[in-house]
Amino acid sequence: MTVLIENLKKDYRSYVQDETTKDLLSRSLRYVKAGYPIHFTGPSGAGKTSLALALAKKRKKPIMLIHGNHELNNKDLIGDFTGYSSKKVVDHYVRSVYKKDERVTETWQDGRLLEAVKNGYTLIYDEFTRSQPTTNNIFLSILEERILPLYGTKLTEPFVRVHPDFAVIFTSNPEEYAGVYKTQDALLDRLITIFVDYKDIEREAEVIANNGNVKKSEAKAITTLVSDLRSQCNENSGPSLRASLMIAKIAAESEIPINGENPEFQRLCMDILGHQISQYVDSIKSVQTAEETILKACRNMQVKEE
Ligand SMILES: Nc1ncnc2c1ncn2[C@@H]1O[C@H](COP(=O)(O)OP(=O)(O)OP(=O)(O)O)[C@@H](O)[C@H]1O
Repeated sequence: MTVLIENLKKDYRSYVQDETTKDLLSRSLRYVKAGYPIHFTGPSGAGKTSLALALAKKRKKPIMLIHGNHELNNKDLIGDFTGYSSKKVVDHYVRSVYKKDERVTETWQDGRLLEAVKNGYTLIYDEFTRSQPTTNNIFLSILEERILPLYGTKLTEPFVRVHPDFAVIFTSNPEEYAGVYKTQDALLDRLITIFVDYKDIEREAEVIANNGNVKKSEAKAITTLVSDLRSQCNENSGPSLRASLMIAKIAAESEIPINGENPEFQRLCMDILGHQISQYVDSIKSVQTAEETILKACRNMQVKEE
């Protein structure tokens, strides 16, 4: 019974807060409370979205999440007319009188941004640079004049005032990432941008030990292996904490020993890390070379009991 409870606790994907993360969270909360929008930028898998969610939770207001996308447009953000509703009353109460009253009205559905702005939610705009810069222009007046212009809609009001409790947290990947647009300077100028880098081995191991169902010593061995391979890739790329979590969770679930000499563990690492490493290997036989690199890293791996 105790084991079951322990497992349940470990299965729960809790947010791990070490000293650096706590400090970052409290600084960010201070800026948000002062009315400034925060922007977390950094490599994929560094923990920006999790950090944004943890920060949003601290505000204790409803959270609205929007994902940046090339096709996101004003209709998604502000809202749109979704159809018609009609009402017809035929009055034949007095035999000689026939009265017909018919009304057709358009039905309006608020977009996510409008809903968040009107009600004072905390908006997380995840990977906002994946949306076209023209779509993001709407944030200029929200952040500066505190109004949401309703342009492009047939609504009678020209704008909506931003609720005093409304706050927004942006996240993005660096500009050199595929599928990312360059952000307009005017928008960047309105944000407090904080770079979120990969955590060091110890901090990553803390997350893996908490959420990956493995012992601390095993977690550290996995994060050391992944970070060693990451250092052989380009700057700000390569396998992230996500890959370490995958290795830990699958190994725990499938009862594969965390041991660099074990063929099943080696295969697992090659499957999870192979493709990413192969992209940075300078060789024609890139997949084969990547697998050899991973095998070598596995053999060097040490699980040191603490
Ligand atoms: N402090 C933490 N505690 C627990 N899990 C974490 C923590 N930081 C990151 N993670 C986990 O690491 C993984 C990657 O984190 P996240 O999705 O926040 O990264 P990201 O920087 O937003 O990545 P991307 O740019 O690819 O969207 C997730 O599975 C997340 O749950």
